[in-house]
Amino acid sequence: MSSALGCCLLAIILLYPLSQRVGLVDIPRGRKQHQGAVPLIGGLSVFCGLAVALGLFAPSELEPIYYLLLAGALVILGAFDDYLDLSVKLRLAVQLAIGLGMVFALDLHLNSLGNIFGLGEVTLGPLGIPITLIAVIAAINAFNMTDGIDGLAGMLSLVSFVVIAGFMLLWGQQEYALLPLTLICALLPYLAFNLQLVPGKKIFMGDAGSMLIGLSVIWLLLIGTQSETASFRPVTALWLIAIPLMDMAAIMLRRIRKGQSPFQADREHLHHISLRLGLNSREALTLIVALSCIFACIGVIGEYLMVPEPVMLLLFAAAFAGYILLLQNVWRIVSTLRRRAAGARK
Ligand SMILES: CC(=O)N[C@H]1[C@@H](OP(=O)(O)OP(=O)(O)OC/C=C(\C)CC/C=C(\C)CC/C=C(/C)CC/C=C(\C)CC/C=C(/C)CC/C=C(/C)CC/C=C(/C)CC/C=C(\C)CC/C=C(\C)CC/C=C(\C)CCC=C(C)C)O[C@H](CO)[C@@H](O)[C@@H]1O
Ligand SMILES: O=c1ccn([C@@H]2O[C@H](COP(=O)(O)O)[C@@H](O)[C@H]2O)c(=O)[nH]1
Repeated sequence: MSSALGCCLLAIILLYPLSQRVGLVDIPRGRKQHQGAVPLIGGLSVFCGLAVALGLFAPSELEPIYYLLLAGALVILGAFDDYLDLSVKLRLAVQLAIGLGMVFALDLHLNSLGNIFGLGEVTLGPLGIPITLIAVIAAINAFNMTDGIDGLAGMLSLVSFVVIAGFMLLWGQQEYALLPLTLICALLPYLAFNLQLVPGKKIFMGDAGSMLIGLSVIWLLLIGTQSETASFRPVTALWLIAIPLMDMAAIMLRRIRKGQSPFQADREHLHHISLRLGLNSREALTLIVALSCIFACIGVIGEYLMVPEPVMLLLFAAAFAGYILLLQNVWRIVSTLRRRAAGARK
């Protein structure tokens, strides 16, 4: 694991000057409202850390080669997208091919949703394959959409990886825990630069990085819930990625309702709304990561206390409905609160 951290750090140091020379930088324009040209090397560096650590040290039963090949293909796609802005169709086609690779090369797919409706175990049969492909594409893009303010995609995935590692270590999947632990170690140097704990050398993960973490999260959720030795229940997976999942589903619904394409980029995600509410980037990061920790804790408590799966699903659906209502009425709520605060001051 220390090799993941060391190699990611080394890759950042080596790629930083190179990225500026070849123009792999994010230049502010339109909805990109950061300062200066920022190197898009976070994803490439995290992948270097993973490749060295898993390639050299992962036991063969973890089949690291398949993960590294599929994740590597996605990182290459992301790097080209960061450089050239690829079409949505091409991106979705490659993501679909990667999902097919997971299903057919590794037999890693959704088969059981657990006793999610309280009527016995729901098995998906042949439907499991298309649903897995949708879940893979959903997870990859959900994390991609969170990458809009410093630290957010990195911290949200860190929350998921920490909880998944905990489940695996505590509940019978110790041999798999190396994967989330390595991801955590590879993310730390990236976060230090992204959050400017290393002054003057800010980097972004780019689409290469955000898609890599989306793929890694769904990979681990499938291992954690669908293997013979599963360490947590499928419904708990929803709580571990609640914020990216809800933000993506809610924004797609809002775009469709407004008659727009659900794939059209904008500045209406939770982090953008938080900024418009007057929070600065760090405050928005803290608020959203805190929310994500609360959702993850609900998942952990539900798992620990073995709260029945239909209850956990209903609670998740209620949280999602609450999230949509809150976002729909956020300006009304804020202006009422501001009016009351002004009235109280008079
Ligand atoms: C476009 C955009 O927004 N851009 C952003 C972005 O800009 P950037 O520049 O980076 O990117 P681009 O603009 O260039 O655009 C890139 C985009 C594209 C290439 C295309 C865009 C693609 C999408 C929008 C993807 C969407 C495609 C889909 C196929 C997703 C649709 C599906 C869903 C929303 C539903 C979810 C699907 C599931 C199958 C559910 C489970 C999913 C998982 C991932 C769970 C994982 C695994 C398990 C083991 C769990 C098992 C599952 C269960 C137990 C649950 C079973 C479910 C049920 C029984 C049903 C009941 C469910 C409920 C009650 C809950 C339902 C609630 C929810 C789903 C929430 O970034 C910029 C910066 O931010 C930004 O500006 C820009 O706008
Ligand atoms: O760590 C980060 C990551 C991203 N941003 C800002 O968000 C946009 C996202 O760009 P996409 O091309 O839509 O992915 C990026 O240009 C930055 O302006 C950030 O500030 N910090």
